[in-house]
Amino acid sequence: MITLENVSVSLEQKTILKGLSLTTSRLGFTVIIGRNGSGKSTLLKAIAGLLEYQGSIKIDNKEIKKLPRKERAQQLSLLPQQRPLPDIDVETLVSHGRFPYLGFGKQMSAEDRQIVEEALIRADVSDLRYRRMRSLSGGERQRVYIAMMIAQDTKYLLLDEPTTFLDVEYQLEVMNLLKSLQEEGKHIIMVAHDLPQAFSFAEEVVVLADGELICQGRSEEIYNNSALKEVFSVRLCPQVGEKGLYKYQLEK
Ligand SMILES: Nc1ncnc2c1ncn2[C@@H]1O[C@H](COP(=O)(O)OP(=O)(O)OP(=O)(O)O)[C@@H](O)[C@H]1O
Repeated sequence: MITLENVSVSLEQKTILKGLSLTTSRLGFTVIIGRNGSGKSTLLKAIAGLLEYQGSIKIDNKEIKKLPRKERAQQLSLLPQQRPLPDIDVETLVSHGRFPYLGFGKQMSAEDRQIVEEALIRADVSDLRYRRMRSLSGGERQRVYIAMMIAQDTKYLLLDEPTTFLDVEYQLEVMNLLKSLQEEGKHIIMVAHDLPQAFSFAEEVVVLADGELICQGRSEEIYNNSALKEVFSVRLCPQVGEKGLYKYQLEK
C-alpha cells in the first residue's frame, strides 16, 4: 500500500499539495481525478520520489525518499505526462525497463530478454520493435512507454493520463491491459480526465481540488457524491442497459 500523511509540496515558492493524507486501497486500481491544475501530476511525481516533500510518503511501510534508487525502481514505475524522446529504437527503449535488475555490466539475461519480448507483445508494439522512437506517432510512443513499464515489472505502476494520444480502440485496450495487470497483483495508480472511463475501471477514486483531498472511495460509492458535482459541474450517472463501453455516462 502507498500511504501519504500530511504531505505538502511546494514548487517555486507556491504550495501545490496542501497537507494530503490518503492510503491507496488494497484493491489495486486507484484513479486520481480533478480539474486542470489541481495537483494530480504533482501527487504522482511526489509518490514516485521525484519531488521534495514535507510529511511522509510510504510504500509498503518504507519512506520513499529513504529507498535506494534501484530498489525504488524495482517497486515502482512512472509514466509521466512529459517524457524524454531518446533517439533509439523501440526494442532498446523497452529493454531499459530491465535496468533496475541488471548488474554492473548491464548485461541482460535470457529471462530479461523474455520479459522484454512479452512486454512488446502485451502492449501490441512488437511489430514496431526496429522503428526509431522519433519516427512513431504519439499513440504508438505511448504504447511503447507502457511496454517499458511492463518490462520494469514493478508492483506499483503510476500512470499520468495513459490514454492520451490513443484512438478509442487502443484506449480500451490499454485500460483492459491495466485491468489485467491489476488482476495479476499489480497496483495501478493513474491520473485520468475521462470520468466515465475512470469510474468504470477504478476500484477506488481519489478527487483532488486545489492541492487538497476532496474525497476518496470506491467508485460505485462516490460516483454520485455531491462533491463531484461541485468540482466538475457535471454529474455521473450509471449507464442504462448493457450497450455502452463504460458503466457511467456524463450529464450536465
Ligand atoms: N515546476 C513548477 N513550478 C511552479 N508551479 C508548478 C510547477 N509544476 C506545476 N506547477 C503548478 O502546480 C499546479 C498543479 O500542477 P499539476 O501539473 O500537478 O496539476 P494537474 O492536476 O496534473 O493538471 P492537469 O490536469 O492540467 O494536467 C498548477 O497550478 C501548476 O501550474
